[in-house]
Amino acid sequence: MHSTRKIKDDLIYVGGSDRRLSRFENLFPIPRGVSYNSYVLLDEKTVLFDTADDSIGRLFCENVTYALDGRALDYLVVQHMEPDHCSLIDEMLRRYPEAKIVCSAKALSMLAQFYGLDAKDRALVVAEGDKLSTGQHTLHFIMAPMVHWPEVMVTYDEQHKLLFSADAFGTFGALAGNIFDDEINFDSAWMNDARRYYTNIVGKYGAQVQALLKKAAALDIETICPLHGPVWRGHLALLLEKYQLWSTYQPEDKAVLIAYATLYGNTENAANVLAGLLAEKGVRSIAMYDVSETDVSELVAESFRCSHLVLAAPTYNGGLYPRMEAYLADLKALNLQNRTVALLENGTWAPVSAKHMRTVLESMKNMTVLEGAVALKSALAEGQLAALEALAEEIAAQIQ
Ligand SMILES: Cc1cc2nc3c(=O)[nH]c(=O)nc-3n(C[C@H](O)[C@H](O)[C@H](O)COP(=O)(O)O)c2cc1C
Repeated sequence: MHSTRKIKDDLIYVGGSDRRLSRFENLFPIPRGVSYNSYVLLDEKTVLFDTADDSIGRLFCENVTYALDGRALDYLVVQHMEPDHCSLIDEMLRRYPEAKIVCSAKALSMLAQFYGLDAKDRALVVAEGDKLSTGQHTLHFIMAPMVHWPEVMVTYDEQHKLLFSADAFGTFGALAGNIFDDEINFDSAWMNDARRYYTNIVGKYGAQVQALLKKAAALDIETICPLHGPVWRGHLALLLEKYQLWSTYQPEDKAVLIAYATLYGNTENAANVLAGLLAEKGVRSIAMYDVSETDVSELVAESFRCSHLVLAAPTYNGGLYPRMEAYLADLKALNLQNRTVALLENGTWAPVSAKHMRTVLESMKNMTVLEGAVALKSALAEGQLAALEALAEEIAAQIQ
């Protein structure tokens, strides 16, 4: 049975959610599931904006059939060629033989690569600034290369003042009936997933997101329809403010993230002592994670949120503890910038973990790595409390 919702009188949500998939891109845990959003516009011409993932194929097809209510499909706008939005394109082309695909030139070649579909004869290839009238509506196509992939474009509907934003402004998390941001408590229930989605999926491409935000600023936008997560119409300012911070790599909170690795608990103990000292000095926003216990996507998201990072790790086989190494590699790959970082190392015979962490951090942009590192020899010694105290003092002074 179909399950759709009206976005506007002539615009229908035809997507659906998957709560079975454990990892998005087979990488990022999604305990709250994920939605694959898709939209049907019923104008003089009918338009489907992107398809969905195979996993919701049956529901999606029923939804499109219901939304079209016996009409043919005239246009299928393909904004992003990632398979979670495209795996039902060939099904749509079979069901609606008259439908034309509207996409960028790059998307057309990806369609052939992924699905062996030669859609040249039924494609309307669009470029920056091209428009398409569907009757009452005029659609503007805006290229958004590398706002996830190179072929990405977004579509502005002039009449509804609505942006179909592809993966931009998307969020992990399944939808449960309430699909609008003003029907849910986004800040408390969804923000962490929004941040984790952005930082891990698009985090690397801050400059490209900035370019899209500049183009979007020139448009009068009242509603944003992304390909994942809630439809935005109530809290656009909140979302745009977050996107501005995330895409310029500015921290959201004056806060300390302590990420530690540990085998036997001694580095963890030092991290706990430091957290206590920070708290005594009045730092209230402290988040602490064991890098072996916390998924790296959470660590990345928290690193984008916090202004100060404390990285604490044992030496391992003459190098850095592997989970810490992987987390740091992700921060570098995702282009994190503008953070102050303190280091704490541990080692029983030849500690070198601080040196390794410093090397990675110094190869990143605009990272301030505090001088020196608290260096444990197996466990925190009484005489090292003063060094931890001084570190807590320095961080607290910067935060307050
Ligand atoms: C497989 C393995 C390799 C290690 N390699 C080194 C090393 O190269 N240099 C060193 O000083 N300590 C090395 N260590 C020791 C740990 O870094 C050290 O015991 C540290 O104190 C552990 O801190 P923790 O109590 O927080 O786990 C190694 C330990 C293990 C298990």
